[in-house]
Amino acid sequence: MKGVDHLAHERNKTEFDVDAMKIVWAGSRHAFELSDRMARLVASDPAFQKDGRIRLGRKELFKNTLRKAAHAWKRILELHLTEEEAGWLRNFVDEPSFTDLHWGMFVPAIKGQGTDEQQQKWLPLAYKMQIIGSYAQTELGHGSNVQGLETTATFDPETDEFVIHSPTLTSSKWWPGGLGKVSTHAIVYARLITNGQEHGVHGFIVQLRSLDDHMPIPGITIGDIGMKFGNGAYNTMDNGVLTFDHIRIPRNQMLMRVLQVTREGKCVKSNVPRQLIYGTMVFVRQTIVADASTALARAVCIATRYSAVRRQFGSQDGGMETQVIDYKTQQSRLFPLLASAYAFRFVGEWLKWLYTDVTQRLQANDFSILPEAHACTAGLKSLTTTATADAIEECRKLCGGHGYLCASGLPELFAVYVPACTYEGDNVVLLLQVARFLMKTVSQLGSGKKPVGTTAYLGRVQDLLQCCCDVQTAEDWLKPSVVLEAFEARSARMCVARAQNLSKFENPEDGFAELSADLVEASVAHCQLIVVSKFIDKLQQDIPGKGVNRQLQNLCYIYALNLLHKYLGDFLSTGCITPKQASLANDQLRSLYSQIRPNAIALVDAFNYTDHYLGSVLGRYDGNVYPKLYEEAWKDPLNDSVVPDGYHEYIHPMLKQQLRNARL
Ligand SMILES: CCCCCCCCCCCCCCCCCCCCCCC/C=C/C(=O)SCCNC(=O)CCNC(=O)[C@H](O)C(C)(C)COP(=O)(O)OP(=O)(O)OC[C@H]1O[C@@H](n2cnc3c(N)ncnc32)[C@H](O)[C@@H]1OP(=O)(O)O
Ligand SMILES: Cc1cc2nc3c(=O)[nH]c(=O)nc-3n(C[C@H](O)[C@H](O)[C@H](O)COP(=O)(O)OP(=O)(O)OC[C@H]3O[C@@H](n4cnc5c(N)ncnc54)[C@H](O)[C@@H]3O)c2cc1C
Repeated sequence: MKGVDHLAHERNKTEFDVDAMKIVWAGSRHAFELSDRMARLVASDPAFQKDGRIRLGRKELFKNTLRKAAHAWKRILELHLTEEEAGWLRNFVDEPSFTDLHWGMFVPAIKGQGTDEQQQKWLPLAYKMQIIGSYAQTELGHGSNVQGLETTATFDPETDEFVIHSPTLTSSKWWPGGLGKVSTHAIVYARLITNGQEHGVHGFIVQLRSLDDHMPIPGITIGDIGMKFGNGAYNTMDNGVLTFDHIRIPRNQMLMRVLQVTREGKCVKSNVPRQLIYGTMVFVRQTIVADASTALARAVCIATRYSAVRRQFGSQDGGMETQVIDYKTQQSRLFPLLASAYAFRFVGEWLKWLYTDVTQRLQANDFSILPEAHACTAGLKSLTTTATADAIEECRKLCGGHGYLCASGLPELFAVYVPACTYEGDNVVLLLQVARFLMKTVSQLGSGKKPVGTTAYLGRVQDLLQCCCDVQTAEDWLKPSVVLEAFEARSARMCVARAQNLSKFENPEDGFAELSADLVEASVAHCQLIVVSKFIDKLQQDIPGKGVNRQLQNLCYIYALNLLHKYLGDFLSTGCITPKQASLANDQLRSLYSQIRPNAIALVDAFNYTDHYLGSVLGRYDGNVYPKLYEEAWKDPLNDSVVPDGYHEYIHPMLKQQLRNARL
């Protein structure tokens, strides 16, 4: 049987309506149609082809990205694409570029932190790309600790200007995307100083380059920070270094929604909380969660299709060998990742809803939900990006040796994805923020303050501390209430245990530092509970399509029971389940793998990824892996000549040398 026939055969086994699942995956029929249209538009445009990208040198690679960005912008204008359509287009072009920072951080920062006047002035320029913006927060010496930034913005009342200055080497801005070679402007985060007093870190709109000849404004030193991990990958982005030597900007270029500086240099606080200065990061963290499911689905799609094509062992009589997807070990590694892709999709959808809700409340001056929004975006960003980066690497291994070839698409996907664990907040630093939120919530339980939202279960902590799981058969693990209670009990017990340990310290900050590794574990448990509960919520919705709900149920239980198996120590040590019940969960998990198996190919087809987007010979829709892999090998520049460059200088003399030695 050929690879092509394998996948056709697999598709015949499908037990559910794939087209209906495509709509569930996309979020709505509208989103499906729109994303499908944009995917095809990009795939059919030769200007967006990606073949050979990994072989380009840095300069060529970067120029190629500039060309694609200009072409994308031209198409966006020609076709009058909406913001939503342009977002999908950017996704399928699949090349990090300065435009991400312009649209993803520069524009949102002005929207979130600028006054109405500032928005009116700057947004039209940014929307038309008459200026190109970056987000310059991180410095050479300070990234996670935003309050530790060193760049200064000192108000000069004589001229009604701020003087932006980099006082030390470590205060050099370092990392901002788009800054190195493209941006004309940036939101620069700096310590505000007026009348000799410091007022914390704020954002300032600073022009960096001339709009006529692109030369840096005098007093500004600017460039790229150098090659990053992997070929191609994130090297399409010009992450930059920037220093200021007493650069002057008008007073009205400080983003003043949170704090105003008057003509006299007086600081006037608005009713908006200081944390809104961090609002752009909350927005981007939310988008990163949705992107995690996209990247994970891509790796899983490649590994699943290839696992159905690849055969090893098991042929007794010269017949066909076993498809590797039929090995239980392959299933136990692959199917939880498939389930995670769906789980992250739904939690991403929910987080988008939460973010929209928070934005509306903020506009109505209701800031009560801000801590919850911060904890959810920080925690879920951390959980989903860590899991996705690990999963891409696991998918590479699931594809054996061929997974290590760039033609599999997995090395580049890993290289481009893995910094998501660091940017927009290091994942451990973010989990510590969640831990603070959880410990605060637990400490307030005694005062009668009822926890709400994702921590509402902590309001039932007494019950959860005592509850005993009543699973008696493997099938009992297929009840949403049973799974939810197990996850709630585990998380509640871990939080309470950490809070009790913290209370033993005289100084809570000392305790927090000492117990931080344990606290991070509690945060992970809490975030996993959120993902499980949002997946269960999804199952309660009326989902049309033959067999679709059944598949989602199977995936949901695979996601939850695999976590239970992986983190068994937590569940057993907090006493919410017994070893016997854990063993039953594992039995159920194996049964679920068997049920998913005939549907696996259709479940990845439901992602609706084009071959262009997947960029993988192993993950081709038609399964025609071997002929295409063979073809691909011959495209390598090393195969341009039969005898390689360097033969006459190095190989030939060596061979002759050996010959002489042999004669001696
Ligand atoms: C070629 C292709 C072309 C295509 C072209 C197409 C064009 C068109 C396209 C159109 C569509 C585009 C779509 C755009 C897509 C967007 C994609 C985006 C991609 C993004 C790329 C990423 C690049 C990376 C950027 C960055 O990394 S920016 C820098 C990020 N930095 C960080 O994250 C730093 C981390 N540190 C912190 O966040 C904080 O300092 C901290 C959380 C660690 C807190 O520190 P600290 O303890 O010091 O706390 P504070 O004293 O400051 O504050 C304490 C209290 O405040 C609360 N808190 C903290 N943070 C927040 C918050 N964010 N919100 C609310 N509250 C917050 C704390 O909890 C404390 O509260 P308490 O006092 O009650 O305890
Ligand atoms: C590809 C990429 C793109 C980026 N784009 C931008 C951009 O556009 N604009 C921008 O401003 N920045 C950008 N950044 C910077 C990014 O936001 C920071 O790198 C990130 O916030 C992490 O900060 P750091 O590098 O200072 O790490 P560090 O904080 O130095 O982390 C180093 C180690 O210390 C640990 N650590 C730090 N603090 C604590 C703590 N309190 N407790 C326990 N452990 C701790 C971390 O877990 C980590 O293991 C980008 C980074 C990358 C990699």
